[in-house]
Amino acid sequence: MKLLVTGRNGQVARCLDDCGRDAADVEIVLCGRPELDLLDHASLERAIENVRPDIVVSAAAYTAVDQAEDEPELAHAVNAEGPGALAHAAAARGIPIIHLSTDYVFSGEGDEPHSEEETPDPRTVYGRTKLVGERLVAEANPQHIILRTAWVYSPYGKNFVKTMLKLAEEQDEVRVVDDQYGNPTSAYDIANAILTIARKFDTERTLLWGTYHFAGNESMSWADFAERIFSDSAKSGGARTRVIRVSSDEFPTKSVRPRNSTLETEKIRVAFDYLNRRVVDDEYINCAIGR
Ligand SMILES: NC(=O)C1=CN([C@@H]2O[C@H](COP(=O)(O)OP(=O)(O)OC[C@H]3O[C@@H](n4cnc5c(N)ncnc54)[C@H](OP(=O)(O)O)[C@@H]3O)[C@@H](O)[C@H]2O)C=CC1
Ligand SMILES: Cc1cn([C@H]2C[C@H](O)[C@@H](COP(=O)(O)OP(=O)(O)O[C@H]3O[C@@H](C)C(=O)[C@@H](O)[C@H]3O)O2)c(=O)[nH]c1=O
Ligand SMILES: [Mg+2]
Repeated sequence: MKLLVTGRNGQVARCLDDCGRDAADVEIVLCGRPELDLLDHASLERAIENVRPDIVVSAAAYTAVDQAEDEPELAHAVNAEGPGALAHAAAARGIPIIHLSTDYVFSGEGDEPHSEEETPDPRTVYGRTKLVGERLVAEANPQHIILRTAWVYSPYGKNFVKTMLKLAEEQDEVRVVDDQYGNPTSAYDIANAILTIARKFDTERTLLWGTYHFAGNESMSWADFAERIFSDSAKSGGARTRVIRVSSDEFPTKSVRPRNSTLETEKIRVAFDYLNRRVVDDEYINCAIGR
């Protein structure tokens, strides 16, 4: 089966590409700028027409959370209008779409893990534009899976693991927020979840369409995650530094992140009999470090 994936350099896109190379039954076609630009809806049509995939994976997005506060129109065009048009182009050809979304669609209030039943209430430009994107994708294409994930890390692109390791090389200590909780998720686990969903569609020609949460199997604070990163890094002779735990108030950012970002992931386990995901083990961390 052939999957068209949007974005050429994204974390999830590149991990899917790696997984596809190892799988004889899967062909991954990454489509990115300039040929495929979410701001140019005709380019989305062309990409689908040229590739003729069995499934479209909508992984490209405007992911600079703080910067989005200053560029709400651009974030909306990339995260909402673009995926909506992509879903429409796929639907016109009877092709399903797997669209990636985020824990940041939730406000972060309350202490319970967020289930798919919960009404989202995003408080950031990034989160709001991603939520509109979910809606536009769902409205444009009945054959949709909205896959919400969180705190993605990988050997590719920008992510918290890489940021922490860079800071460890430069600083004797790093201040990290200890009051925002979520599930660090390897982009390889996401890639494998997407392939599981795609394979099920390939055999059954239908799926239980809708919204699913998929994330790493442990909830922790960013400070906890930083500690894990440094301890794994140190085990393989890499950089480590002291973590100073601070509150969100002590680490002000342009975009205020949810306090509780933990995702409940039972629905995908039941529907797809799949929940093979991990937190931050040596293998993934070392992989992200590049060792
Ligand atoms: N990163 C995270 O922690 C999380 C991500 N998600 C969601 O998962 C998905 C994948 O995230 P991730 O792999 O980390 O994303 P990345 O930030 O690693 O990559 C985003 C990709 O989007 C591409 N892109 C940006 N603007 C456009 C555009 N106008 N047209 C075409 N492509 C564009 C970028 O292209 P280029 O390489 O050319 O810049 C890049 O390849 C996204 O939908 C994201 O919202 C959900 C939860 C957490
Ligand atoms: C760099 C740094 C960040 N932080 C805090 C800021 C923030 O609250 C938290 C994470 O910061 P980051 O900027 O790395 O992560 P952020 O961009 O908020 O990550 C988010 O990206 C989008 C795309 C998503 O969809 C989310 O799931 C989530 O992964 O850590 C520190 O406390 N100390 C530091 O030195
Ligand atoms: Mg292959």
